Amino acid sequence: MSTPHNTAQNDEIAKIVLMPGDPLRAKFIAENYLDDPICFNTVRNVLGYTGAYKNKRISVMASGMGMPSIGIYSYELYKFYDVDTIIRVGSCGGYIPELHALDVLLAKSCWSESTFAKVQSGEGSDVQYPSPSINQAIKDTAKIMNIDLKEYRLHSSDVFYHETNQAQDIAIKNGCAAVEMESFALFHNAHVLNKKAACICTVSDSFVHDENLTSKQRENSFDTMIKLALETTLRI
Ligand SMILES: O=P(O)(O)O[C@H]1O[C@H](CO)[C@@H](O)[C@H]1O
Ligand SMILES: O=c1cc[nH]c(=O)[nH]1
Repeated sequence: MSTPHNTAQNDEIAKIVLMPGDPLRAKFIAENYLDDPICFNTVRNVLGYTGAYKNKRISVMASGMGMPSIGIYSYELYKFYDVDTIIRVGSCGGYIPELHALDVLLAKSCWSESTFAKVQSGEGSDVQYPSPSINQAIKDTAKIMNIDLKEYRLHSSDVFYHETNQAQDIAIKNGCAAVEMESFALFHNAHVLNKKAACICTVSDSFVHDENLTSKQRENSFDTMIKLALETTLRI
């Protein structure tokens, strides 16, 4: 089978998919961490690969940026390719002073002003949650690996560039420590399709400190998060 956005055949995608926003981060993960990666999708340059990590079959596919984009790719993976679990491996901007570049965060929930959930299913909640069993596996794995994994609520925003601080202030009032643009839609799709999802993010920049990773660093410097996600797949 194929979809308008994915040319993979059914058996070409593993049950667990790591999903960065950046297609070149997907390529980097496949080429540097998986054995025998095979590219299953190049449509729109949203690259997807399947290979093996320590003999476990794993796929990695980009989501593109924003909720409409991850909404499409995650829905197709769950619904048409029978994927069980998607772990987003993203970047995020730190709102709070405790967060610094390259810190690794686990989303314990995400808040959004987005209408994605309401429009997709009629469900109006502005907070979406990851799968508890996947979060627990990520936390257990981080402990074994001695990774200082920070757990926070994320802001999933529809907007990257703002004219005012209003959206950031509202997100902070709603308990968000950092901002990214996809986990709300991913968690919602997993929920309505009875599948599993989690989101790990590496801090790429700060709204408080003068810290800002380059595009290349956002592509290839997230080793701790990638290894954490891959080691977690061995436990689920
Ligand atoms: O680095 P990725 O995973 O794309 O994540 C973040 O980076 C993009 C914005 O630069 C958005 O997709 C945001 O969620
Ligand atoms: O500031 C940032 C950094 C990464 N992703 C975002 O959405 N915002």
